[in-house]
Amino acid sequence: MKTIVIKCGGSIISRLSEKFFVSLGELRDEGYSFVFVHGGGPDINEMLAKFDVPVQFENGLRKTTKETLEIAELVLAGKTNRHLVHMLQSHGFKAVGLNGSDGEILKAEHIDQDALGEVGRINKVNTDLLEVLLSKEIYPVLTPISISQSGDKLNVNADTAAGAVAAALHAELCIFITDVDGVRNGSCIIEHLTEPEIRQLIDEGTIYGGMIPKVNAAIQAKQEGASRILITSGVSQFFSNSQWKGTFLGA
Ligand SMILES: Nc1ncnc2c1ncn2[C@@H]1O[C@H](COP(=O)(O)OP(=O)(O)O)[C@@H](O)[C@H]1O
Ligand SMILES: CC(=O)N[C@@H](CCC(=O)OP(=O)(O)O)C(=O)O
Repeated sequence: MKTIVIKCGGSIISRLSEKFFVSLGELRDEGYSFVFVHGGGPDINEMLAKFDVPVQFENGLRKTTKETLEIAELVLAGKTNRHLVHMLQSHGFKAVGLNGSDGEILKAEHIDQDALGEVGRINKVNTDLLEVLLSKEIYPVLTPISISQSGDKLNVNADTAAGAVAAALHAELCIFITDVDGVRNGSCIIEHLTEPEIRQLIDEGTIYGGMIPKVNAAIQAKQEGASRILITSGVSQFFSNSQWKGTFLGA
């Protein structure tokens, strides 16, 4: 099975272009299956503001109290997931939405409970359920909310979750769809990046904020089993006539 893991950033879901769905159709016709993992950072921020809960990030990761986690899950599973599944279905793709914790698909452990609260890193992806759905040409759409060994929910950055899913499935490609055309250095999009180059760009501050978990997830996915990684835009470019545009890791 040729699988592409597609991470849709919260910054982009409501703005996904028609070209994006046309490109997905072309890839499906070429024999690819898809697993989607989505974020929803802006939607979560909006809801936290409504509940007067402060928003705090550290290196692109949300500091997550139990209350923040409850609101994040409510938004991701109840709103963003529904929205993306509906958009896919409206464009003729069979899609099923799941919380990452459902069926223990995404298992995680705390990163640093004192510093970040209920934030996790994935330590296992249960691919069985994903593979059953894919074998029936149904595309799973996952939130990044994960479950710990002791049965607690954890907030996992969606880039990290997508990278872990891509590695576990040995995906041919993991695409991070975001609101920029790729990783920029000044006004230029960098077409290819290696791990040392990424480390340097983070150190010098060229890569910052939400791009940090994205490139770290990209490195990890590449190291742990995904063949190729692409960071690209869901608004303007994505893929057309077999021409990929954006920033690649790997050949
Ligand atoms: N070097 C960089 N190149 C491009 N974007 C960058 C870079 N460094 C930081 N960013 C920021 O990362 C953002 C994408 O991350 P994020 O907002 O978390 O998106 P998403 O919701 O798609 O995960 C861009 O909109 C941009 O503001
Ligand atoms: C721990 C952590 O930061 N979790 C993220 C999960 C959603 C996400 O990653 O959304 P984007 O892809 O839109 O950034 C959060 O709470 O915002």
